Amino acid sequence: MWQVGLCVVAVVTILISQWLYKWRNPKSNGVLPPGSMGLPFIGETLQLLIPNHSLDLHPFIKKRIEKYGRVFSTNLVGRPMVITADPKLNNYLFQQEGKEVELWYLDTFEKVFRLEGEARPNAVGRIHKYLRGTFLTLFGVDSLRTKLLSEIETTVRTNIHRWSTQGTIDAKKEAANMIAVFAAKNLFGDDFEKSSDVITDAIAGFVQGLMSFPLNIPGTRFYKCMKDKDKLEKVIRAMLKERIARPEEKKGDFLDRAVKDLNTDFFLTENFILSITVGALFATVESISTAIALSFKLFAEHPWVVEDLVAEHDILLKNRENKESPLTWDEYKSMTVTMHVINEVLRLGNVAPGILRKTLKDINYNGYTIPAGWAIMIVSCTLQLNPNVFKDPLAFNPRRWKDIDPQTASKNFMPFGGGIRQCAGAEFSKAFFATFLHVLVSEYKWTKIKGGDVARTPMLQFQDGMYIKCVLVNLIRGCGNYVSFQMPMHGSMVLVQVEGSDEQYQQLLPYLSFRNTPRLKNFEGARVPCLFDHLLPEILPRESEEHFEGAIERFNRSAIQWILKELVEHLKLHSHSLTLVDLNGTGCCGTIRWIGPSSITGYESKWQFG
Ligand code: HEM
Repeated sequence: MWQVGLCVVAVVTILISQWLYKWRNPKSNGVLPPGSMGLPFIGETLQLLIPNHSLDLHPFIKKRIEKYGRVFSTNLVGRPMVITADPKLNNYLFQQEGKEVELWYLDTFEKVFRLEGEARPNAVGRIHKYLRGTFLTLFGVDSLRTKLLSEIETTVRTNIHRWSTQGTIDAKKEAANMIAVFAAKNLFGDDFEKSSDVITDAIAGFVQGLMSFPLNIPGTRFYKCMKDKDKLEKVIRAMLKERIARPEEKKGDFLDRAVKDLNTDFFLTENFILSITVGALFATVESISTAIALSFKLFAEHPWVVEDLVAEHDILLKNRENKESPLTWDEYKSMTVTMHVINEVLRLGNVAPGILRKTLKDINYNGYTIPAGWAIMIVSCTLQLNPNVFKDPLAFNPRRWKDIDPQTASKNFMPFGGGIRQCAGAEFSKAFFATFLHVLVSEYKWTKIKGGDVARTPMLQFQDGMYIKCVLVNLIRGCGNYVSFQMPMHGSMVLVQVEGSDEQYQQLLPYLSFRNTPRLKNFEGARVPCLFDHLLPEILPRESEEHFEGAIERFNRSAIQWILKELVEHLKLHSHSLTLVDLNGTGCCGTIRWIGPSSITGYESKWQFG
């Protein structure tokens, strides 16, 4: 009996060894690029999922490039794959869409987005052309110029203003909400304010779940991802049903078009429309919100970049004939510094860390063969971090773009991919980002409160969020009677609420806005724009550096007296209360409430620290 047992063990051992050999040495009609297939089933996935807390190339890729060269083999989430950081091969692959390669986004992704069946969006041809055309009509240059740019501006202004009234906010989450509502409106309806949390939470769940094994068992990341997707689909399916029932109610969004073409010779089915809509929402929300959150982190570390931006947007507004007119296409196109900032954020952010394809046939390159049916990950960000083109590549330096000519840029900077699948939302993303920066720097000040530590897994994420406080510095277009400034001694953010008529408030603006105020440079190590610069000479000569701390309260009192003086004497504002709220809790300023007398007699009026 024991002989039979021994034979079974021997056969099983031989089969396992053969299987292991095959796993490690996959079949190929030529020489495979060098590399390792890793462990059975999981390949080298775990190494790629280890968070990288820097903006540099993920060590998984960096180490293998050093070891094997720019083209290497691996196995990720159970798929044999070639990763290429070779610019020549990358460009070649971009041109081979539908011929030697086709779109592939992980087996997980395919299950989540149902990229299978009769109308696979990964195939190029009629359906791809149709979808691309539809996206470009909705989000492309013409739409931006005629309609979207001003809608973006309104959305951005409303959202940042809301942030400014909420104290500390997570910029990543709030930016995602803002974009989700905007994208949802253009994709499938206009009443998504209330469901924006469902959408953004579901999208955050996707991101966590996409790089996981497609095991639909409770407790797995993939399971949660599918549940999140179901939630989202439920919301959109309801919209779609409504639209199918009442096709005459046109909203000018993606669903309008899709319903028109439903079940026609475009083969659009309800499920296909759902998958595309969810996919588009994901593409829009995750990418732009990550870039915006990253910009807050980089701005906090490089305040001079914000000064460059402020200078550009000051000139833009100064040159505007009608101060109340919305941002125009020409103004957007004139934003050189802003575009440099956006390029630099995208260069370092590397929001789409790898572009995935599947080979349709064997591809021979440089003596190696990439077998048919293999996955390929095109990593173009190595170009974006190439020190020969981008000196000191990990430094955030938007000014470097002044010296980079368009030809060098097009060859070495591909955040939106290349070839016929190049991002259909590229211009929209840049316009959204630029408009966001325009409103932000010309009307608000912000401070980083906490978070901002990046983790690539390999998608760029902010593990502890990116928390900021945002305050309005200019009242523009009736956002409310608030104005904010930073107390110069300690950087405390202060919000001033002025009660009075709009007319009176308009009078105040030139006095209470940063824009018209000289800036205080490098004070206490920080560049704090200061409303009260002219008070400094009064205070500083009397206080030595060492006794500076003690001067703070006196300084604040003087500052407040100055405001009161301006309000009451100079602007002839009487009997208005003024509330100064310490927004970032440094406690130095507290809350001051002052009820002005009908005419001021010195500065011993009733005011107190709350
Ligand atoms: C910072 C923002 C964004 C980045 C970095 C980005 C990046 C990319 C990349 C690298 C691709 C190529 C994918 C491939 O070849 O497989 C792509 C494709 C695409 N993107 Fe974006 N994207 C962004 C924003 C958007 C937005 C806002 C939209 C929608 C309005 C969008 C819609 C699309 C679509 C529809 C495609 C597929 C194009 C095709 O297959 O022809 N993207 N994107």
